[in-house]
Amino acid sequence: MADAALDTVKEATAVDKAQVPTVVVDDVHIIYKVHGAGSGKGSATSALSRIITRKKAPAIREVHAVRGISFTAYKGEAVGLIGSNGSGKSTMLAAIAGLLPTARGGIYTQGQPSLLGVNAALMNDLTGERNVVLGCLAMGMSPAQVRERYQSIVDFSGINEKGDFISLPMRTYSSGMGARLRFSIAAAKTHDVLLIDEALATGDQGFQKRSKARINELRKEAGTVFLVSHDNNAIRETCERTIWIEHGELIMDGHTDEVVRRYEKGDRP
Ligand SMILES: Nc1ncnc2c1ncn2[C@@H]1O[C@H](COP(=O)(O)OP(=O)(O)OP(=O)(O)O)[C@@H](O)[C@H]1O
Repeated sequence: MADAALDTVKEATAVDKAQVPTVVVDDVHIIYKVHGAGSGKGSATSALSRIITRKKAPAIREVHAVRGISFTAYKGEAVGLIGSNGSGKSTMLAAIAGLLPTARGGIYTQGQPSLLGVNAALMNDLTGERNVVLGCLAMGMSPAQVRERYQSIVDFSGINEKGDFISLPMRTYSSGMGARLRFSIAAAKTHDVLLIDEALATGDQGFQKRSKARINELRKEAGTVFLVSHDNNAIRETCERTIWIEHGELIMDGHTDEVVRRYEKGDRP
């Protein structure tokens, strides 16, 4: 762990010994590199034609999505991430999950972070049933644990409320049904750090209520929960702490009520 990050951990521990840091984000910068952005030509044929004609490759453009963000999250916390479209919330979450490299700075996590996005990988051609089994095995459950939890996952998802949909391929599900199943699979396991990207917004009211309750349970059971959402009420009900990001920079980090109130008013500190 880098010295600066270790100092942050020590400082945090000194402030309150009961608080265990689970995620330390230390002056993080994330830059996407977009190839072929100059000409709009990025195909294999255009690459071949460039080799033959010895023309230069089109420019690479950079998008500086996260610009020097730092914070520490603790065990048992649910942290909301808010900000306007394109402000860098999903990028920040993917970086905490270890899916994106940092251009500068570092991210240190205790335990394994799991990213639960609406695009979390399940297989569309397989039935819901097969996806539950594969998803649970992929999260490290034993076959016996999968058998034991299978029914509660299906019940939680509510997929079978209107008929036997769990035995149909996932491609036949509505986007909300798919998102519900993804959430239900991921929420069946206790996570060290659970990262949720807009997953709550996709279900109907009944499911949203159940998922909020489950997030609260997950918080109590173990680690830290991060929630990215444009639904400020979901953030208010689920998170006691909120981080406001704009243009890749941290605008405010504090009590949810105060941060969301100022975000709604556009009242930047
Ligand atoms: N794969 C990518 N390649 C290049 N640029 C990207 C990529 N993904 C995101 N970006 C850019 O990074 C910036 C931050 O995007 P990000 O998706 O993190 O924002 P967000 O706050 O989650 O937005 P939203 O609320 O709309 O979901 C935007 O300018 C976006 O265009």
